[in-house]
Amino acid sequence: MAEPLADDFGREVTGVRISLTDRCNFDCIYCHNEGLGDTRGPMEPSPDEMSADDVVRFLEVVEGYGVDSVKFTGGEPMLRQDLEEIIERTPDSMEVSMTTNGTFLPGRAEDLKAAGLDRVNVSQDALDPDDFAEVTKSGAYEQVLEGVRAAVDAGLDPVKLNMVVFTHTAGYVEEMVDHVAENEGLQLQLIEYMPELTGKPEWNVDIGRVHDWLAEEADRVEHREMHDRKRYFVGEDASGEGGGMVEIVDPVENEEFCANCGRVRVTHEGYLKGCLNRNDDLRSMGEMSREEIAETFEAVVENRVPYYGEYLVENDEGEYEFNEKYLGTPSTAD
Ligand SMILES: Nc1nc2c(ncn2[C@@H]2O[C@H](COP(=O)(O)OP(=O)(O)OP(=O)(O)O)[C@@H](O)[C@H]2O)c(=O)[nH]1
Ligand SMILES: C[S@@+](CC[C@H](N)C(=O)[O-])C[C@H]1O[C@@H](n2cnc3c(N)ncnc32)[C@H](O)[C@@H]1O
Ligand code: SF4
Ligand code: SF4
Repeated sequence: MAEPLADDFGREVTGVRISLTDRCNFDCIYCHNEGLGDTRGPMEPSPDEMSADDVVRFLEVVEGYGVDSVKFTGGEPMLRQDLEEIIERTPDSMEVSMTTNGTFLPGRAEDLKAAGLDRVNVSQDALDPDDFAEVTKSGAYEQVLEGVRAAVDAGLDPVKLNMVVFTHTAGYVEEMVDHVAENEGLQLQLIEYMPELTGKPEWNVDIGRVHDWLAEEADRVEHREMHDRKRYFVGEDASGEGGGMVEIVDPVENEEFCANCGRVRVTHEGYLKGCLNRNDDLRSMGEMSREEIAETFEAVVENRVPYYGEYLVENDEGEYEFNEKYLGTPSTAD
């Protein structure tokens, strides 16, 4: 396996996150859409989306740069009817995961597993259909629960439930923690609400309080290398068996998180992006020949910088402001 490329901050790029589409059948009120803009709009496939051939060629090229994991996301990645084909053709050396709203998993989870999908993250923000509908603007609550079951049954485990913690959902944290502790095959990711791309800072919930509460509840705590995320193990029996794992994803104003960020993003239109929160570092891969992909990937890695602590720096008042060095960085997105 090739040595991964490292950026100027010593961060090795070992993973890629590919947005297969920016379309979605939900309209979650908090959605950052991986920095791609609004998900609303026509549901039909758009000619701007990378073809299966493009996605596979990209993965084959970055495999040669030591990338060993790929996450398929969106928009809603399961709106792509060629998803199974893409996964089937993904290089065998890569761990393959997907983040989905879960609605299309019933009836498709087994095919995805057979195609080579290793595991899945399913967004589920509440344990009540009305609150779920208020957040997602969708009535598909039962379908999502069924999707989670289908994923567990198909062996796409661990199935991580993604819950965005903000004012509308904070009341469900405890119940969701119990839910994963009691149900085998499930884990929980509590995602700090990120206002950077979506505004509404008034929806923020102090994630430090969730850490404190979990530290009290947990039998043990681990650190994950990626993003330096904390993992809390709850509800284990005396021999350390059973129970559930809860991971906190807390990127907001978190320099440690950014210092341990080793993933490059790919937009549905075939642009590379060094950071979720930036839209001024997009680079087109053009016609997506192997040479163009390789050159663009090398350039993106070379230019990526931690968002908090470098692209944004703390001023004397303790507030983050743009580092002048990066203002006016030319984008090749046009
Ligand atoms: N700012 C920032 N947020 C991230 C990053 N990675 C994940 N997140 C947040 O966490 C959400 C859920 O991430 P997922 O797509 O489920 O994947 P993941 O948790 O990063 O990856 P796995 O745990 O390996 O499955 C993202 O949509 C973001 O809101 C990151 O690198 N930077
Ligand atoms: C953009 S969605 C794409 C994949 C799929 N449609 C889904 O919802 O799982 C990926 C993840 O981003 C999370 N997310 C979206 N907007 C967010 C925000 N403003 N803050 C934190 N997480 C957010 C969602 O909850 C979801 O788990
Ligand atoms: S399901 Fe995912 S992509 Fe769709 S609106 Fe919700 S968070 Fe955004
Ligand atoms: S550098 Fe960007 S993508 Fe990476 S963790 Fe920080 S905000 Fe997220």
